[in-house]
Amino acid sequence: MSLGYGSKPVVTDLNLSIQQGEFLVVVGENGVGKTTLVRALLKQLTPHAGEIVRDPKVKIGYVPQFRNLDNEYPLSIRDFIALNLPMKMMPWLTTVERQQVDRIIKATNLSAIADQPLGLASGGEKQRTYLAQSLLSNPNLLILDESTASLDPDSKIELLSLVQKFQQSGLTVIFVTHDWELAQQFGTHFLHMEPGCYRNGTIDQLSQHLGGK
Ligand SMILES: Nc1ncnc2c1ncn2[C@@H]1O[C@H](COP(=O)(O)OP(=O)(O)OP(=O)(O)O)[C@@H](O)[C@H]1O
Repeated sequence: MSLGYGSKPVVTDLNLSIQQGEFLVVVGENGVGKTTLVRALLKQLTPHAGEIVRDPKVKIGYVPQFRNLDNEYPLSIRDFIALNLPMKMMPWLTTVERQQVDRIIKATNLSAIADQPLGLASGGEKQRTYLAQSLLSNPNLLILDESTASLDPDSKIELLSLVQKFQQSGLTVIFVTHDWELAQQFGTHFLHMEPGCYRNGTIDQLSQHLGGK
């Protein structure tokens, strides 16, 4: 598959297959096309050549890079997460929806602060809120694009440990990062993107690949 913008090629001849339950880390220098690949996976970009073949049952959740919301952002963490419920006529939540939201709040360690304004949450809490919001629609493929980039080391580990728990129960994860250590700690597979050259394999092969460079 090849990707680009207008006549500008960005990714050329990438071949990759992702299996259910993998934690695929995508690493590579700035500008090599990691986000472009994510856009193509999200169907925001049509390949210049080749195709992306998806199992029709794939349902994607997406956690973007850190968004620094204003301190005065008024929605509570709970209400922000609930924004990912399907649109409906009634503005209030049903009992089942409330239980769904509560379950995901608990699973992402947000129970103690769920009714506080999201604007006042720490960076790590905000990222866990975005994670909870994306998980609310029960995706089976979760894409994290640099989602840990501006977090402190403990918050990075906390976020990825949560993601790993979901991955270990069958969620497929694609995690774009510049952090090789996190990649090796949490990934089961890797894709290393260099201009015109893409290598992928199991995470054990990543250290061999790096050693051989
Ligand atoms: N909308 C666009 N139109 C034209 N070129 C673009 C567009 N978006 C990105 N590019 C270019 O495509 C190339 C790849 O960008 P991309 O954001 O995919 O890289 P990346 O590997 O994610 O980089 P980083 O690690 O810095 O986020 C860059 O040269 C970038 O300038």
